[in-house]
Amino acid sequence: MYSLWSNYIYIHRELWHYSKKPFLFQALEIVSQVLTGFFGILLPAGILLFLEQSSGFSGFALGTLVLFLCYAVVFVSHTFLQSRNAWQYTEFRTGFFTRRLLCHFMQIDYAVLTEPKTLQLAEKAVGATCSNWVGVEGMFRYDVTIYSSFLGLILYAGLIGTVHPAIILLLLVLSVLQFLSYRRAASYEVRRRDDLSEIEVSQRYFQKQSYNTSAGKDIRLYQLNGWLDGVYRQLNKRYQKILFRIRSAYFANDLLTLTLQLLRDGICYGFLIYRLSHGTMTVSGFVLALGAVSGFSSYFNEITAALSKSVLCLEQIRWLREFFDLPFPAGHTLPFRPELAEEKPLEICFSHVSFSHPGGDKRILDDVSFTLHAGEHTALVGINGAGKSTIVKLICGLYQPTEGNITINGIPLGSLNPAQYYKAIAAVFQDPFALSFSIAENVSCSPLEETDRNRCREALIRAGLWEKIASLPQKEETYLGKDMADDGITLSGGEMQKLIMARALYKNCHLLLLDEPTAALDAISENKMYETYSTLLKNKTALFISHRLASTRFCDTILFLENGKIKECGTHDELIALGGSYAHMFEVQSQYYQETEEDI
Ligand SMILES: Nc1ncnc2c1ncn2[C@@H]1O[C@H](COP(=O)(O)OP(=O)(O)OP(=O)(O)O)[C@@H](O)[C@H]1O
Repeated sequence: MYSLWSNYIYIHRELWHYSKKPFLFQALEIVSQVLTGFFGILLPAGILLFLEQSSGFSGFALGTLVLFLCYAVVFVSHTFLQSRNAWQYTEFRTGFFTRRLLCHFMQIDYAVLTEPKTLQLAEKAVGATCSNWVGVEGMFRYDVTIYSSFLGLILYAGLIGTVHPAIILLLLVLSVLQFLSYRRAASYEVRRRDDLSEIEVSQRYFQKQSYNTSAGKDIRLYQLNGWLDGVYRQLNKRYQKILFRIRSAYFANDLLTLTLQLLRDGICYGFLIYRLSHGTMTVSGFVLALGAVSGFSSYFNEITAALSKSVLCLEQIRWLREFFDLPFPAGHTLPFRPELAEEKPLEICFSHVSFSHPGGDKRILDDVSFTLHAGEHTALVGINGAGKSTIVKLICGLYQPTEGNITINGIPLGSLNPAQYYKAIAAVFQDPFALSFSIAENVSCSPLEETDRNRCREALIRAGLWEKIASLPQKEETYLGKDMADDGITLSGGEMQKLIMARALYKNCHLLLLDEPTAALDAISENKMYETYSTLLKNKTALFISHRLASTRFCDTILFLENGKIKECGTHDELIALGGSYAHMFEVQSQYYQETEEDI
């Protein structure tokens, strides 16, 4: 989709917008690099020239001293610019692109985020910003080599041309052959780069799983280590095989390059020696021309290598651009709608909503219509995989319906700015998520200085977690996990769920979505939690998903979902009287609880 040239323009334009200084310092580094190389060959030739001119010791000493001083100034400037610029490129990579990647990743549309190819693309894009000599930073570093080698080639070709113009022609022909050979090897590498990247993505996945502490239990218990190691070795074998082929292509190129270099140097040196031995050239001129030939040769090697490496960098920049093209949620640029900001509970209406995952032909939801009335509590029940969490994600605007409409207080969900909508809703998902920050920050979802401490404590009390937090020396300022603080604590699964509920209570918004929020709670905590919710959420709209049907007695309406369709809808008593799937499920659960109570 993006050509190499457009990637080149893109990355330089981004740097230009970020800062203009690097361009000036890069130009200075290029000039200083050429001058450093030039003084390297000028010094011996200059000393010989001063000797040849026999202008006395003082003339010789003064000339040599001036030459050395110039060389020292150029060399020191070059060393300074080299390290200054290296820091500058790293700063641009980490301070701009790495941050932009992170921010983009956290904002792209959720449905796009969950597509497998997104993660692969993200891995590749991260690869373009992960070290000094690849992608973004590599491009600028190779820029210096390419431009300084190019200038050096012109300078040395000019010097050689003063000896005999035919030598330039010879150098050009041999260099073009050398370049074509290098390009053949390099384009083979570019062709295989996608294969290598795919293996790298899989390898990184296995590495992450090996270091993943939450996978640690299963890895040990089911002794997955041998299997994972075997898969990693297989991947590595495939990787090495491709690398071997790439190296072989470069080796063939190296052999041809060596032959061409020998030919070039042999002819040039032979010609120069001939001129020297016939007295048509001074010794100093001979040394200068000799240096220019070998300088030309090494610049040519550098430029061909840098060109092919920069092509790889540009390919990686393409991945970065493709990643940045992944869209934000539709509507993120829409203006805020004042009517939604009013202090009133929300009414959610699903009208003939169907949903399939992108690329999937299965309808997860099929022509679903229902209303979550403002201020009412609704329970959504159904067997595993019925589509309950999908409904929650649709209400959250994380997925868009494939067909049908969802309205919030009569406003189409698609016409709302997600940032505004998210201020009005709170959700507790099945898999609790908390950051390695303080407990208070995890409850308020904002920095400590912006957290309302009283509200935070109140939410923790309501969620049934305060007793535990109050017993900690730093109370709600205690950190979770050890990533950010050595004395951070670990919460149990149930405690974590209570923490997430405290977060939803702290937000105090008009719509609460609870996707199995009590699955990890003990029976007493679960009962207490539902009682808390039914009091706290009075006059607020709430949707509960729970497999424990005892919890549905707190709700005004129950929706029974089966195979992506609302099969039954009514109050608990109405559905029991109906004697359908809900009544059957309730009966099975009641029997189980009765039997358990009798056993006790
Ligand atoms: N990203 C995805 N891509 C494709 N299919 C998916 C994806 N996520 C979920 N599904 C499928 O969608 C169906 C409904 O999933 P959903 O999580 O909504 O069910 P659920 O009723 O909440 O189940 P449970 O009670 O087990 O939580 C399942 O069959 C699941 O396999």
